[in-house]
Order: sequence, then structure tokens, then C-alpha cells
Amino acid sequence: MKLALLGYGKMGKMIEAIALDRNHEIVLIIDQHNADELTVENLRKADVAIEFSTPNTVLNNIETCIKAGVPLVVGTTGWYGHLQKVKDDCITANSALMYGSNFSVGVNIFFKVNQLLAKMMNNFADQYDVAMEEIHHVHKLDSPSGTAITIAEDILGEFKAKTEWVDVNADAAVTNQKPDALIIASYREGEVPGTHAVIYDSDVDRIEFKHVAHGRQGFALGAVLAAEWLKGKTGFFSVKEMYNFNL
Ligand SMILES: NC(=O)C1=CN([C@@H]2O[C@H](COP(=O)(O)OP(=O)(O)OC[C@H]3O[C@@H](n4cnc5c(N)ncnc54)[C@H](O)[C@@H]3O)[C@@H](O)[C@H]2O)C=CC1
Ligand SMILES: O=C(O)C1=N[C@H](C(=O)O)C[C@H](O)C1
Repeated sequence: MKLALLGYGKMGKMIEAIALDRNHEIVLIIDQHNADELTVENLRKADVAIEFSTPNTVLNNIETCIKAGVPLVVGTTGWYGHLQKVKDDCITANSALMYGSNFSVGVNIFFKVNQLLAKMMNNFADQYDVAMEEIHHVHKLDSPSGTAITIAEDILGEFKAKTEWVDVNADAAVTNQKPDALIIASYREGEVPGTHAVIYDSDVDRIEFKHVAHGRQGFALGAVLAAEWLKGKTGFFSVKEMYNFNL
């Protein structure tokens, strides 16, 4: 398959290596130094584009891919406030897009179990409070992480004692928070690839559920698998539809 890479940083480079290993061809690479080369004409050389750039550049890249009618996998986080408009634009143009805050199989298993756990814990909401932590490298531009937002929204869908999530910089004192707010404590430390934890705490015990990425390989392989899955399809998809775990 012919791939375009939009964003050629830590993720773009790892995706390139995995894509070549799976016998794909890279026909276009765009980063901040040649962003003006992202044209409809250039994009149409690719079967699928994979976007891992920045929260400030992702929307323009998405719109150009939709205009070109080139299926797009979006891994960039920090833009989900615009999700509905992007979905409408994609469907109106009969294009194809898959987005995901996290493409690794491990985190997608975590997403599923997190939902089941939240549903179970909802029966014990009088005894347990729930909170979250996420830890990432110091270069990360968005907070909380996109993965933490997905986990939080899945908890809110099941655990009725919480009605909204609130991001708390880990340096800030967690005081005067509303009891119905789900706290996400965000830490930025060294080169940590990505750690997410959900904690249920009661007077008598503590249940911790945690995912620790050892590197970026899992994210990158998932993005290439998503491109393979998306080729030839039209529509607006989430990575959860690709993994589609049935229990
Ligand atoms: N969904 C997932 O599984 C994962 C998502 N991410 C997200 O992916 C994004 C990128 O992560 P990294 O590669 O670690 O960041 P990075 O900072 O290493 O790379 C970003 C790249 O975007 C490029 N860029 C800047 N302007 C651009 C433009 N107009 N068009 C195309 N590229 C442009 C920069 O030159 C840079 O090479 C972040 O939002 C991060 O949160 C990261 C890992 C996994
Ligand atoms: O910026 C990162 O590095 C990561 N970003 C994604 C996110 O915001 O959830 C996925 C992963 O945690 C790494």
C-alpha cells in the first residue's frame, strides 16, 4: 500500500519503520519544514495517509485529506473539541477517517476492561471514589492525554456518581474539588512514553488498574494496522471499531 506520513517526529519515524517492514511504500512525508507540500495533488499519490503531527496543525491536515478524498488515520491528540465538525465534513465528502487517542492493542484492551470495571464499581459508588493519573514525557503539548480523556469519558458513561472530568496539574493541590468531578492528575516526567492509571479508593482498600507503555512500538504498529483496515472504506470510524472486542 502507498502511504503518506503527515508528521515526521517520534511517531512518524517509528510508523515509517514498521510500515516498510510490512512491505508498504512511503510516497509522501510532510513535517513543519515542508508543510506547503501538503496539496490535494500530492496526497492523491497515497492510498492512505497517517497523521501524527501537533494539536495546532492536525485540523488543517485533516481538512486537506478530506478534500482530496484520501482515507486518513489520525493519531494526533488535543483536537477532540472539533470532532463533530470533522465527522460531518468527512461524511459529507464521502471520505474516510479513523481517529484514536491510542492505537496500541494493550491500551484498547485497557479501554474495554475499564468500561466493564466502571460498570461494576457503579454498584459500589457509596464506598469507592474514583480518580485517574497519567504520566508522559516533558515534550507533550496537550494535557490531559487523549488516552486519559477516552478513559475518563468511558468511566463517566458507567459510574454515575461522576458527571465531568477535571484535569489537575500534578503540582496543584487537589482541594475543593466537587465530589462529582473525576480528577485526572497529569504528570510530565523525563521521557516516559505513556502511563495511565485508574484508582478506586475506599476506607478499607484501593483498587489500581494501570497500563504502562514500554515504548512507542505498540502505538505505531496499531496505526499501520489501522491504515490497512481503512483502505478502500468510506466513513468515520474510531479505533475501537477496528479492535471490536467481543466478550
Ligand atoms: N494515538 C496514538 O496512539 C498516539 C498519539 N500520539 C500523538 O501524536 C502526536 C505526535 O506525537 P509525536 O510524534 O510524539 O510528536 P513529535 O513532536 O515528535 O512530532 C510531531 C511532528 O509534527 C510535525 N509537524 C509540525 N507541523 C506540521 C504540519 N503542519 N504538518 C505535518 N507535520 C507537522 C513536526 O515537524 C514534528 O516532526 C501527538 O499529538 C501525540 O499526543 C502519540 C503517540 C501515540
Ligand atoms: O504524546 C504522546 O506521547 C502520547 N500521546 C497519546 C495521548 O495523548 O494519549 C497516546 C500516548 O499516551 C502517547
